[in-house]
Parts: sequence; structure tokens; C-alpha cells
Amino acid sequence: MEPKRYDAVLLASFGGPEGQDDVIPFLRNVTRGRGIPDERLEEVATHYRAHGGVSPINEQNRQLKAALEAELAARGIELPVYWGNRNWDPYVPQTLQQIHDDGHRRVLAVTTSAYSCYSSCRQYREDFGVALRETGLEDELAVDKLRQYFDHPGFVRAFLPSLAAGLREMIAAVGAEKTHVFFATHSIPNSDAAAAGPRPLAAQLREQTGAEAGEANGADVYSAQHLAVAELLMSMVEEGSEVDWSLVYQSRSGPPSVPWLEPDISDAMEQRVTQDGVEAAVVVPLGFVSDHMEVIWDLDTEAKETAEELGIRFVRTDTPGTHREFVSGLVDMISERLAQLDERPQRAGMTQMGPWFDVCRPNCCSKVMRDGTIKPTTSAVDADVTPPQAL
Ligand SMILES: CC1=C(CCC(=O)O)c2cc3nc(cc4[nH]c(cc5[nH]c(cc1n2)c(C)c5CCC(=O)O)c(CCC(=O)O)c4C)C(CCC(=O)O)=C3C
Ligand SMILES: [Fe+2]
Repeated sequence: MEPKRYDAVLLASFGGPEGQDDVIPFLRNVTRGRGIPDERLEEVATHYRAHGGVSPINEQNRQLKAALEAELAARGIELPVYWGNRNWDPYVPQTLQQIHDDGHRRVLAVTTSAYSCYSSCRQYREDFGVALRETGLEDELAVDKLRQYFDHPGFVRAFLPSLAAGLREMIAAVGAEKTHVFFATHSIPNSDAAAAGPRPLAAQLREQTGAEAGEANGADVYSAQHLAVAELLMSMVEEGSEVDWSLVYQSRSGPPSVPWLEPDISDAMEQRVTQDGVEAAVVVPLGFVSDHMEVIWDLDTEAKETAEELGIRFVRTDTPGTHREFVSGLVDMISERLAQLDERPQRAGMTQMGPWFDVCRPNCCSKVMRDGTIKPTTSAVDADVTPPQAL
């Protein structure tokens, strides 16, 4: 990747509703063209309704933006930070327009997603590609993306303090043998898991595990990244070696006929309790960057209720949020991208799966839309929106 003198940072996120009237329009934005059944929308709407129609995600992103600005300033890096979402105001296209109007031309995007799959990586690249087409800024604005940072020390370490505290609490209460750590992440369709990341690596994982995506954790890039980070975290906490753990999934949607990654967290909890005599659950929201609706509803409400029904103890540990090490890690990765190639520090990555690619490989997380088209993207070797490098 050529070094660029980036002149703006774009914090790109999912977006969420800010009041009851926003809930349905937001859900329509999220699911446009993707065949999520109406009953599922109604069901998901109740999660937002129960919180006044407000997702906490926007406020969390305002705080992350402020924290990034403060850390950049503290290091003397003069880069303005803008914020744009996929599904709610401020939308990515209007933010890119603003960035351009303000005179900037080279944008480095930081997304609120750590792992590799369509929803968390390529869909952001499409957001940028489509926005550049829509605004007519294709030849004016370069939009690159910070790498997926699942195993960057800043992201990993942000999970540690509350994981250690949760483990200590549960071990004190029921003993290590009866404690289980559930590393929870968003389920995705098996087909998305199969397409995640570079194709050669996906093929290698299928070979190594002798399984197809969805048949076993670790058989696809998405679950393999999560497994690697979960294993690392358990090795980093003192109590880790005494306690059993597993990778589980949440927030499945789409028609039941389409297979998604399993096991679901509630099924997994029930199984551990009935088969292994587990009496305490430490739930780590490993796939998420902040305490948004997927965390406060699917874990703090639903999974907690399951634990109550099963009669076991439950603790949910922290997301990175604006944890100091997380923010500082993001700025480390930004400054790497600003450095000239020969002055670039060693890129940090704590597992065999990383450090991830600064620029996505060919066909990374590929997705053909239902109408047979492929959306324009940026930030990949095969991106079709590639403004001149020599800016
Ligand atoms: C991998 C992944 C992440 C983690 C990485 C990342 O963080 O990016 C994530 C995060 C999030 N998902 C979120 C919300 C939703 N996700 C949905 C639907 C879907 N997610 C998917 C995947 C992911 N999603 C997929 C494959 C679908 C179905 C197809 C589709 O429609 O793309 C739906 C539709 C209704 C439903 O079916 O649940 C909603 C409302 C919010 C906002 C929460 C808030 O408002 O606080 C956040 C941060
Ligand atoms: Fe990707």
C-alpha cells in the first residue's frame, strides 16, 4: 500500500434510531433488499421500543469520535475526524460530501467492526464505493480503510480487566470447574462465513479442519479469527487455564431455511448446564466494539433471562467502548498508515490470524446482490473505485 498523506479520518459505523419514530425507517434501511421477514422486523423493533426507540450506538460513536480526536491531538497528529453511518443519519454519502466540501481529498476510514465478513468489512467498503458514485466524488476523494483489528493489542487488551474480574467473581462463587466462558459474537449466514477473507486462506482453513463453513468453529475465516482471540484472552488471564470456554453466536435473523453459524448462545448455555453441570456463565461480547442494542438486548436481556431460567449465575463483561488501550490502538494503526513505508513500525497482531491486510485481497468477503449485481467498493486490491494514488 502506498503511503498517503491522509487529510481526514472517517469513523464509519452502523447507525441506530434516535427515537420511536425512527425505529421502522431504520430497520427498513438495515434490511433493504435482503429478504428479512416482516415478523423479524416487528420482533427486533420491540428491542428498540423497550429502550425508548433509541439505540445507544450513536451516543457511543460520538464518544469514540471525541476520544479519537483527543488521542490524535495528544500525539500532535492533525487530522479531523468525521462520522458517517450505513443505516442512519449522519449517512456515509453526506459525510463524504462534507469532507470534500471542507477541502479534504484522502480519507482513512476507521470502522466499528473488528473481524472479517461481509457485514463487518466488505459492506463498509461498498458503503464507501456506492457513496462515491452517488456523490460523483469518485475521481476526487480517495477512501481507504484501516485493517480489521480483531487481534490488535489495543482491541484485545480492552477485554481483559472485566474478563479477569468476571472470572474471579464466578470462581469464588461456584469454583472454576462449574464456570464457563461464553465468547459471543454475531451469527452470520454460513455462506457469508464461507466467503469471508481471502480465498486461499479460507481454503486452507477448510483443509485444516476437514469441515465446511458452519460445520465447525475454525472452518472459516470469521470464526477462526474469533477462536484465535478467545484462546489468546484465556491464555492472558491468570484464571484462564482452569476454566472451560466456547465460541457461541447470537442475533440470528433471516428465514429459518438459511443456515447461520451455530450454536446460539441460549442453546449453548442450556447444554452446558444440563450436560456439564455449569453453574456460572461469564459472557464476553467478543464480536462487538460497544454496548449497542445487540449487546444490551441479546446478551443483557435475553441471555441473562436464559441464565435465570436455568438457575445459574451470569455476568456480561465489557466491550472496548472508549477503553484507553482501544482508542490508543486505533490511533497506533492510523499513525502506521501515515508513516512512509521505510519508516513504518512493525504492524502489531497477537494471533496466527493477523495482523490483517491493510488492503483487502481479491474477492474478499465477496457478495453478489440478489439482483445479480456486485456493488462498487474501495480499499481492496480489486476495488473498482480507485482514485489516482498520486495525490
Ligand atoms: C457481523 C455483524 C455485526 C458485528 C460487526 C459490526 O458491528 O458491524 C453486526 C452488528 C450490528 N447489527 C446491528 C443491528 C442489526 N443487524 C441486523 C441484521 C444483520 N446483522 C448481520 C451481521 C452483523 N451485524 C447480518 C448478517 C444481518 C442480516 C442481514 C442484514 O440485514 O444485513 C438487523 C436487522 C434485523 C435483524 O435481523 O436483527 C439489525 C437491526 C447493529 C446496531 C445495533 C444498535 O442499533 O445498537 C450492529 C452494531
Ligand atoms: Fe473484507
